Amino acid sequence: MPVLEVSHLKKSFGAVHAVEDISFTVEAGEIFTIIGPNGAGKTTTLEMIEGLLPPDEGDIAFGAKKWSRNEEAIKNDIGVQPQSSALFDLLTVEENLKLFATFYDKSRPVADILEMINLTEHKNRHVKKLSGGQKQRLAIGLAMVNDPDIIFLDEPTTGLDPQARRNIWDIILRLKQLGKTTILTTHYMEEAEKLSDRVCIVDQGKVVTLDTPSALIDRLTKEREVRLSFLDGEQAAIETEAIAQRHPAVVRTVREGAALQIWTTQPEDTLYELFGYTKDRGYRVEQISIRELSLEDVFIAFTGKEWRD
Ligand SMILES: Nc1ncnc2c1ncn2[C@@H]1O[C@H](COP(=O)(O)OP(=O)(O)OP(=O)(O)O)[C@@H](O)[C@H]1O
Repeated sequence: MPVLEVSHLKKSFGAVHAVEDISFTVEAGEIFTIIGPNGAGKTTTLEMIEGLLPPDEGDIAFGAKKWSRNEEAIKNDIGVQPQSSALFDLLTVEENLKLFATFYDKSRPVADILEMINLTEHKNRHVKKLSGGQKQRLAIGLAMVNDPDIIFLDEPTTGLDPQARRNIWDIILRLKQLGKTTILTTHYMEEAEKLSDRVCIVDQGKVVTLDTPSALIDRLTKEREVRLSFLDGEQAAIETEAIAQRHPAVVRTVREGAALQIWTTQPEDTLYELFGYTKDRGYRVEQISIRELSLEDVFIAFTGKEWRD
């Protein structure tokens, strides 16, 4: 049984249809990521699932529990990362955690949470003295105080530098090791690709597609872009391009001077044949690269929109 089942959610704000029709299920222990362009309806969807916003239509079930009849039980099962602005600036890290723990019947030991969010050393520091990354780690810690099985993180790494983002990835992966389920939204493709078991692409209030990152990439195409450049100048590239074009797996080619780009569904096989030719002719290859498709390519293909970053 899924730990969360969302069926046909809808929410409008006046004339704005923020969420038109969103359905998905989340399995226990997975990292489930919702990505989509600005205004796609990600935050509105999360807020309805978290019980902060009533849906106009649709159902939300945590296992057998629905918000309408199990509000207290659901609140104990889930953890919601507060906005950084909800942290108490004049309290220390530890005091914030202890205060939030008083809101719940059960709690995870504060020392344990400090360790998980790597703030043990800074537990006596006031929130206003923390860096952006430390504040975000504390916000994630606050989502853990009731030791929930399901944790919601809405853009936990936005605005952080690469190292601070990686520190947050470590926490998310540790939560997974503990068997927790994480529902994440992010602006960063790389993050969705690295962390997620499944990715749900949302656009204009609807689910565009949902699958594992690798299945999404595979489903789109098996093509890879191979780049070659030659030390022996343009003639080597012209001849090699002609050979490549005869290969059945090659979809198209582009040549600029001594540099050649080849799109092929069988990169190894194509390169093997081309290297046979260049070796026979004594042409020296200066650089070779094979570019994998990324989740960003998938996003653009499915939504027709450029990624904002
Ligand atoms: N309280 C509100 N009142 C009016 N309109 C709202 C409200 N909340 C959201 N909206 C609108 O609903 C749409 C979806 O917003 P939402 O914040 O859910 O998108 P998002 O995918 O989270 O975007 P972002 O990536 O920019 O955070 C947007 O057009 C937004 O302006």
